[in-house]
Amino acid sequence: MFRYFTAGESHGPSLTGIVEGTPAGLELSEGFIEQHLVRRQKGYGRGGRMAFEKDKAIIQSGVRFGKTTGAPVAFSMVNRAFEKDDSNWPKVMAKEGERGDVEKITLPRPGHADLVGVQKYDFDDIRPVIERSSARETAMRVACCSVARAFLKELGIEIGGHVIQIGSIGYSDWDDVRAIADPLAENGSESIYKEADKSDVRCLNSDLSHQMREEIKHRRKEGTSLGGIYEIVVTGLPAGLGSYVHWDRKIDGQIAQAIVSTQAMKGVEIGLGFEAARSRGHEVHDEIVYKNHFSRRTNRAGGIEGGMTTGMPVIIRGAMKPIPTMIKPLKTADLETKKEQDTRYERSDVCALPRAVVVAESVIAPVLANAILEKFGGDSMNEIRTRFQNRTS
Ligand SMILES: Cc1cc2nc3c(=O)[nH]c(=O)nc-3n(C[C@H](O)[C@H](O)[C@H](O)COP(=O)(O)O)c2cc1C
Ligand SMILES: C=C(O[C@@H]1CC(C(=O)O)=C[C@@H](OP(=O)(O)O)[C@H]1O)C(=O)O
Repeated sequence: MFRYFTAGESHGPSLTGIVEGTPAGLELSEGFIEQHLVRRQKGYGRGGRMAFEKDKAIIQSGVRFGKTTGAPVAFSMVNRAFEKDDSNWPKVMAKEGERGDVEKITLPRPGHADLVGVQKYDFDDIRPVIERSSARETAMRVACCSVARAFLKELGIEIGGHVIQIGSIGYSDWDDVRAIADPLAENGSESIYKEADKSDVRCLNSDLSHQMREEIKHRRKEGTSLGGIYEIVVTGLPAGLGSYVHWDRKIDGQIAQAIVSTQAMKGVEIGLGFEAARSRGHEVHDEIVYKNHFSRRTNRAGGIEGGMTTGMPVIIRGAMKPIPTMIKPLKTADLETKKEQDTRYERSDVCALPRAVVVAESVIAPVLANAILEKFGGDSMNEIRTRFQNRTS
């Protein structure tokens, strides 16, 4: 089973990751991981930090001659922010010594982890909360999850994603989404979800529309921030991953946990999702057909029924709230003086949807990889590949 841990502060010297449970014989290169790290750094709406970080995960263990050995894979990744020539971070983040003149942060930002973080850990300074709650951690999460992603790829399972809404700009009504989730819909806009056409999944990684960019530009000028919705599609999955027999084995539950454990994610939908709740049964349930094998006429369930994959593409949507750090202040109360004050701003993403897509694609990879390992088992890729290829469903 893939398990992973991340450590490191946003403005500390580096991030660390350990992935345990990787089968032996999986091809893994720093280059493969870097592709996803580079994608995570891009996207309209990003803040100043992403322009100078050059994320690269260095493999420290568990890989020999380009293949995993079955031992834990360890990664390190530097924070360029710490190293910059004019950086004050070595002093601010010092592991030892006196605080000296290092300023405390005492203005909690509404919407971030700041206030509850200091209350929970009994700090008089928000700095340690900022450092670890920051989505900087998702850089290492993407690196760790890329190991599971490489595993899935080797079995022909592809994950792709795209932004479908920025603030209120996107699909104007949910009928569009229903059409897209339905591979046999009559309006012809649904072909990107046809199973087994891998090039279609790649085309999901399109950039934001012109209107979405304009919206971000406009809201940036206003000094506010934006959230939105993205959609992730997984193709090539066999039927029967996960199980209906026990709550913690249901794969939809595990996927939801992976998504909502990511910073700023406030909702998950599978298939029609919330729209299913507003529709009649005949508009929701996928009719079953038999043509050489059992399948469904439509995929409104988003590839999951009864906590198990159906063998159709898995379709997941995630809702991200607007970024909490904003140029135009909100009211807050100072931790020391208890007086009302405006929040302070230094630097921030305005909208991180394009970057969040890559994080979401990544965090679901270990969930799916583990479901495959549970069903087909094995210690080496040869063993797993043979069992996977000889499957009956
Ligand atoms: C890719 C990504 C980038 C983010 N960038 C920022 C940012 O620049 N500034 C900020 O205040 N929050 C940012 N966030 C959101 C905060 O990390 C998040 O709101 C905070 O940790 C509180 O957690 P919660 O929103 O899940 O309650 C980002 C989140 C993600 C996924
Ligand atoms: C560093 C990353 O994202 C950071 C996430 C983040 C937050 O509060 O979540 C705040 C910002 O950090 P800073 O204040 O140093 O600019 C983002 O840049 C990253 O994604 O690699």
